[in-house]
Amino acid sequence: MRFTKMHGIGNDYIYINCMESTPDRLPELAIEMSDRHFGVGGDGIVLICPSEVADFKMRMFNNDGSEARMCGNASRCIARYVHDHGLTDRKRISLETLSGIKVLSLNMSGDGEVESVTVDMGEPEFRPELIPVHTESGRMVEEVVKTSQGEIKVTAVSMGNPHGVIFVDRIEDVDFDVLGPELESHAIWPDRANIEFLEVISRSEARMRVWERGTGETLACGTGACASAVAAALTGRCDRKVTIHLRGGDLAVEWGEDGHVMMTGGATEVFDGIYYRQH
Ligand SMILES: N[C@H](CCC[C@H](N)C(=O)O)C(=O)O
Repeated sequence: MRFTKMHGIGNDYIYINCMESTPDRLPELAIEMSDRHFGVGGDGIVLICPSEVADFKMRMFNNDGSEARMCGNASRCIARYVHDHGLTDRKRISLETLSGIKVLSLNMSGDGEVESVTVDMGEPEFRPELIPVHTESGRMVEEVVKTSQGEIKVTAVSMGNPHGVIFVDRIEDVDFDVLGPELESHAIWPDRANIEFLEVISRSEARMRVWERGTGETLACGTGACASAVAAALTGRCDRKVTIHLRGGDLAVEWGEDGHVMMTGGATEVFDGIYYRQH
């Protein structure tokens, strides 16, 4: 099975061109291929499929085999892939996802190379029943959640997938390896959640460390950066246009006056290969 290894600022997935056919048993394939010793190695797999309602369709599986409704970094990588592999000559590409159609814009350099990709991530969702999150209030903004490390204030946002944003003074002081998995599977989340710890630097800058649902720590999370930027603006900590510094690089996020969140960042193709399925 041919595959292409790509990353969006360090959030590395295995991309499979499914324009002609799609493998079976996808959760098992995601687990097997993502293994960094017995497989290719990655945070998960991403399928590039035909669509009847958009230019292409994305399906994305975390490395625990769970399928996600949206993936920001993978959306940028798909835009680069379909351009560089000649699947389209468009510079604005529509992508069908489980959380609706997203519009990807290729930002080209002078010599015709893809320099970065801007994704219109759509509007954030705060209604608890649609995130989903269990809370008595109409919105979960800095609500106290009980954990083994004491009471933590969580802001819940969906960018097509669920996120819990926690504002911290210093990321270094967070007991990340305990709080990450504990909050990912906390009882407040019917479908688990991606957990972001955000250290605000200024009104236009913040640092983020992320524990992803179904994967654990990743070097970057596109939907998480958007959820964090929205939470920071919503709570008055940042302006609506911010740079998010992640362990794998930076993302530029703008929550526009039209309500749409625009995310811009890199997308890198690392290698192509042939995978011999183990099971
Ligand atoms: N773990 C996420 C999917 C990947 C999201 C992240 N890698 C991104 O770039 O948005 C979830 O289960 O909702």
